[in-house]
Amino acid sequence: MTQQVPLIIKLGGALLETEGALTAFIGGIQSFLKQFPRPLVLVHGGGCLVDDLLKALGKTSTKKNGLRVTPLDQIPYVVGALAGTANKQMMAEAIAQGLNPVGLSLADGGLCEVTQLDPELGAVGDCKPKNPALLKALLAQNFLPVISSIGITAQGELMNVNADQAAIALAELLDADLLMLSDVVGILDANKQLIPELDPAKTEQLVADGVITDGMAVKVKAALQVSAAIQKPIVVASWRDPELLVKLANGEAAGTRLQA
Ligand SMILES: Nc1ncnc2c1ncn2[C@@H]1O[C@H](COP(=O)(O)OP(=O)(O)O)[C@@H](O)[C@H]1O
Ligand SMILES: CC(=O)N[C@@H](CCC(=O)OP(=O)(O)O)C(=O)O
Repeated sequence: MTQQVPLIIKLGGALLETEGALTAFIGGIQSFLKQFPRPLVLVHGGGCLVDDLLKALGKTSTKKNGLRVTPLDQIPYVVGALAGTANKQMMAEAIAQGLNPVGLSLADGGLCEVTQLDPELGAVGDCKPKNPALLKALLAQNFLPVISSIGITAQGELMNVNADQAAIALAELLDADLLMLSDVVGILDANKQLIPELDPAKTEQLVADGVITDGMAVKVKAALQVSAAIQKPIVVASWRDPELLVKLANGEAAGTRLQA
């Protein structure tokens, strides 16, 4: 029997703070899986939850090239917001809609090797694929893995990994298809119009021109990196449309297709 290629969906954290969006999106997953059953993994961010928590604690937070500078005294709160609140809110909605989720981090079962990216960023991790055994076992049993972007180094240090970078490591780990969903319809040009397709040269130009910035610059770089590694196009689209998964499975165009 041939194994079906898993689908990894990366969900930006704003989904969790947008009224009704998570319920609608998990509903969309249900109808997608009914029509197109296949192994599915959710990887989620939660940057906005981190922002809210740090602000409530009276702490400031900055980003460098789209990555959050994470001082050692802030990593416990980042872990709480991402591996705790965000992960368990996703789990709760999946359970409420009858799915069978398993909440994980990048460290569980040695899924990813995480090392400190740059001492200037503090507890921010670089993430590489390591051991797919746990995910393969869960998918074979029809569980729905829901993975936060918290990692742990070989020395036992907690690390904050950008969730797009976590998603590409997991896509490489499973040789999976990857869909990156954010709060925008896809990558927009200087006139705020959707760009249907992007290659590395055009992407580099848009970043250099300041049209693709912040978190989206991190996302496109990650998407092109994994597209080159697994030789597949990566779609960047919006979680606002619960029908998106069915539309894409039916061959309809949506979002931006990045191909290395
Ligand atoms: N060219 C662009 N097209 C679309 N969004 C862009 C672009 N440049 C910057 N952005 C910003 O990137 C954001 C998405 O990145 P990010 O906030 O990191 O998403 P997520 O949390 O979903 O991973 C958008 O909300 C938008 O503000
Ligand atoms: C190092 C780094 O930047 N980590 C991110 C992790 C969460 C994330 O990526 O969330 P979104 O996908 O919702 O943006 C952060 O702390 O915001």
